[in-house]
Amino acid sequence: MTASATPAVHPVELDGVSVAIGGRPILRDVDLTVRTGDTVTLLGPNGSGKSTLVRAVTGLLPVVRGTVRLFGTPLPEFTERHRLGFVPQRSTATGGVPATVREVVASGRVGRRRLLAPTSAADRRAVESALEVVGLADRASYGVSQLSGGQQQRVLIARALAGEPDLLVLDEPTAGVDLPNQQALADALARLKADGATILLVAHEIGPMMPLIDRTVVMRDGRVAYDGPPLTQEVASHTHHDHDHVELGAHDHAPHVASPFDWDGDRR
Ligand SMILES: Nc1ncnc2c1ncn2[C@@H]1O[C@H](COP(=O)(O)OP(=O)(O)OP(=O)(O)O)[C@@H](O)[C@H]1O
Repeated sequence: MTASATPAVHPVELDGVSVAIGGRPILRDVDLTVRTGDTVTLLGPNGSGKSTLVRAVTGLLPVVRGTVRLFGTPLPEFTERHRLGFVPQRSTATGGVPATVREVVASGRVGRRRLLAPTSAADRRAVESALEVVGLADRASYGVSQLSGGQQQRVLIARALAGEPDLLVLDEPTAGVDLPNQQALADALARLKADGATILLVAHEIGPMMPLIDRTVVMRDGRVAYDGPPLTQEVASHTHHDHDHVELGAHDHAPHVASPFDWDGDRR
């Protein structure tokens, strides 16, 4: 008898995960696996649970049922926080921060450094490289509040990149961001992906990031409604779900599936 193969360790595994906020069920029985090196985009209407899902993945929200594993370790026991980079929705992160661009980006190294250890050459290199990648090296000494919204978004991405994460989770990095900034973001993610990182991305506008996407997951009413090859949001808005197959069209054959997606309310 041959020895059985070691089971693959995935950066993200959700197994029957349910999350409630204020006693109200928000995520219901979500199964999701993100494999090493994959770039997965999470689409879905407003309020479908995308942010809740990534907050559960990053440990910001507790689960009421099921298991979240990062790199094979259940979240409560996961200690390798430096392997995880998180770019939250912009409005929650930089408003009124009286810090320079370089300081904010350098804060992304915290998980990599020993407590009270001085900044190392590796820290400085990672910060300068992250600033280069997002195209803000020439603004490193600016105050974050002096920058445009799209540039502030790039600062947050640089902060996550500076930590050299194996898994980068981004919550709507392109919301309200103009096309040149979206392209700069896509270029930064392409660099990270080329280095082998895994990326989980909540997005309304995929835009220039489309070529990077390996897989799309569509959320609806706190459940996974589609998990398969990349979709644009226009196609996703007409997608119906029957667990094992996807239909693109006006008719819903699955008895357990509700109405078609109401995507119009999703536009900003
Ligand atoms: N802190 C909170 N308190 C109460 N309800 C919340 C909270 N955060 C989220 N919710 C509710 O959970 C549901 C899912 O919200 P979530 O932000 O995860 O959706 P989303 O798909 O990310 O939406 P959007 O595209 O608008 O960001 C919504 O009904 C929302 O009102």
